[in-house]
Amino acid sequence: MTRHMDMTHAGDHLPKTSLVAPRPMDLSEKPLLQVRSVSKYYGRRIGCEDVSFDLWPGEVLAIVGESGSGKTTLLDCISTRMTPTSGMVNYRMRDDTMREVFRLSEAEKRFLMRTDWGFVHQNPADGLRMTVSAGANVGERLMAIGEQHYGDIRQTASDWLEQVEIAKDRIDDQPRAFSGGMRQRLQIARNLVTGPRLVFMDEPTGGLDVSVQARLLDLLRSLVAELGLAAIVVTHDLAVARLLSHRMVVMKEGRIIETGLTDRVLDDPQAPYTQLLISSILQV
Ligand SMILES: Nc1ncnc2c1ncn2[C@@H]1O[C@H](COP(=O)(O)OP(=O)(O)OP(=O)(O)O)[C@@H](O)[C@H]1O
Repeated sequence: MTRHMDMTHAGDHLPKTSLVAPRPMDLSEKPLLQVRSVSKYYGRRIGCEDVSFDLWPGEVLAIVGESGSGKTTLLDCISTRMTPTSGMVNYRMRDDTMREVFRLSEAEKRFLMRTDWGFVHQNPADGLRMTVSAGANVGERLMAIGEQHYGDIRQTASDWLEQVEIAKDRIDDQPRAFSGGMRQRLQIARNLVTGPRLVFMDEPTGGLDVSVQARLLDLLRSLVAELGLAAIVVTHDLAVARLLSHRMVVMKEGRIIETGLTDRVLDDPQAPYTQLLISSILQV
């Protein structure tokens, strides 16, 4: 994914103001995720360095920055797809205990991956099985957590296809017969069917036509709000950050150089680098 920051322009089809109002933060609530001093080095090259932040239940955090700034490395480290060189990631499990994710047993990690976490890849083919039906792609996640009744699984899969605006009569079609936008919506359904509390998204609208991006963003925004999902969204597109996220982290050369409520960062950037990034990309 080497791409420069651009504003070509999912947001052009949508209002220019943030539609996800910053959630009134309940300070008595406990963080869902704590990232502490996470660093990843590829040999002597910095992937990300000394990154720390908290994520709250129901909060959407965007990680932005130019190509090579370390966004994907950080996302992969937090989601355990990659092991950081140093640092700690703690997650609040469903039983309310805070656990260090790299110390979980394989079974616990699998449980997280299959139920409580979702991962939406930029390329739907990385998150779908392209040669099984759309219904099976969704149903499979249910079977993985013990659902056995075929009729129930098919019904739930069908309901989810409807939720992501895929016609029910496409349930037996394989995703390779779907358009890019449909595939991405199917990937979202597959991730959300188990009721996760945290979804990682890596450039979820990247590689799609502008009008398709706008529709997908709209869908993502309403699903995240309706389901009260927490999400970490990596994007090079500030319009996506504006539309989806409550809070933003700006990265440069592997480090966080600015963080704050999305509207504040975009409307009143403090760090000179963020100012440059926003002014060079123009109006968000
Ligand atoms: N597998 C790897 N081996 C060596 N260096 C890597 C590897 N993956 C990433 N890097 C380096 O780590 C740094 C951060 O890369 P990363 O892909 O995380 O950035 P990014 O912000 O996600 O970029 P993009 O938007 O282009 O995907 C870059 O200098 C990159 O060259």
